[in-house]
Amino acid sequence: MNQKIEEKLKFYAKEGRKAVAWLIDPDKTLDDFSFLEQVQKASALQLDFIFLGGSLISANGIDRIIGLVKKVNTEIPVVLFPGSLLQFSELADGILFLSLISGRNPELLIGQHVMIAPMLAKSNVEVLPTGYMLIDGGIATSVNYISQTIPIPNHKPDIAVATALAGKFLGLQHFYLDAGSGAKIPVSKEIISGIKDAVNAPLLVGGGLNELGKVKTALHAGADVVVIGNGAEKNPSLLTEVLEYVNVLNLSLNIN
Ligand SMILES: CC(C)=CCC/C(C)=C/CC/C(C)=C/CC/C(C)=C/COP(=O)(O)OP(=O)(O)O
Ligand SMILES: O=P(O)(O)OC[C@@H](O)CO
Ligand SMILES: [Mg+2]
Repeated sequence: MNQKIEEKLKFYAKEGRKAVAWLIDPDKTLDDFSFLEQVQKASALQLDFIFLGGSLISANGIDRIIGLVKKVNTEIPVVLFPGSLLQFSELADGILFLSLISGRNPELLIGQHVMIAPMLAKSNVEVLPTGYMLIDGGIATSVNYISQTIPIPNHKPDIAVATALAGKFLGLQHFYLDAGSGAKIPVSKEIISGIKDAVNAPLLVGGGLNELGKVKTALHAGADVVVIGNGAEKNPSLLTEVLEYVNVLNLSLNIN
């Protein structure tokens, strides 16, 4: 089984190297030329991952976007971050096989997974078993509504840690803490550090990271990968700023 992305994530978590994922919403890309320019710029600044997905996408343009990315860069892994099993593509390098462990919606805990497992078994797409935890970001988000689940309160690290530990004991290998796209308040540093200490596994953090200061807080609290979506859509220079900051940080740790 293909394990390149998992190895990379485990190496980052072990060495303390920080990584950046750019979340692209397939419904919201620019014209092809500007998009490719953005990809090239980000890859020159050592972008680590491209994530692709959304809570709800109106046209499945995923294959097309992966094709475009691969035309200019075959190094950056393209990882599916699916809102549902409809968002699958054989062309992706990996898939976050998300189980929404903060919620109690069986379809998103195990249901959709059963439906797509045979197809994944036949593909070359690397499967990344991921405990997906929705944390209250101070505003109702698309993921809240679409998943029909209640997020974990952002000021209750004990509940978040217990949830992540349960995921770890079930064998999940990665954890994604999400305040939801466009969150007003990102995942608290207490939740990030509490979970990092408890599970000792690669930690992805996203939702509302729309300023460098918020990204720094998440990284210093223990995030291994920060995910930037809306922030980059609204202000493309944010991605550049974050990548430059992370490069310097990794250099200072001598682990670039
Ligand atoms: C295992 C497979 C293949 C499917 C199930 C996947 C699960 C459990 C999904 C959890 C619930 C869910 C709807 C997640 C969506 C996460 C996501 C890609 C969010 C991106 O942001 P949007 O919520 O689309 O933000 P905007 O509203 O800003 O576009
Ligand atoms: O769009 P933003 O707020 O950056 O959030 C990214 C991602 O974590 C949402 O699921
Ligand atoms: Mg979206």
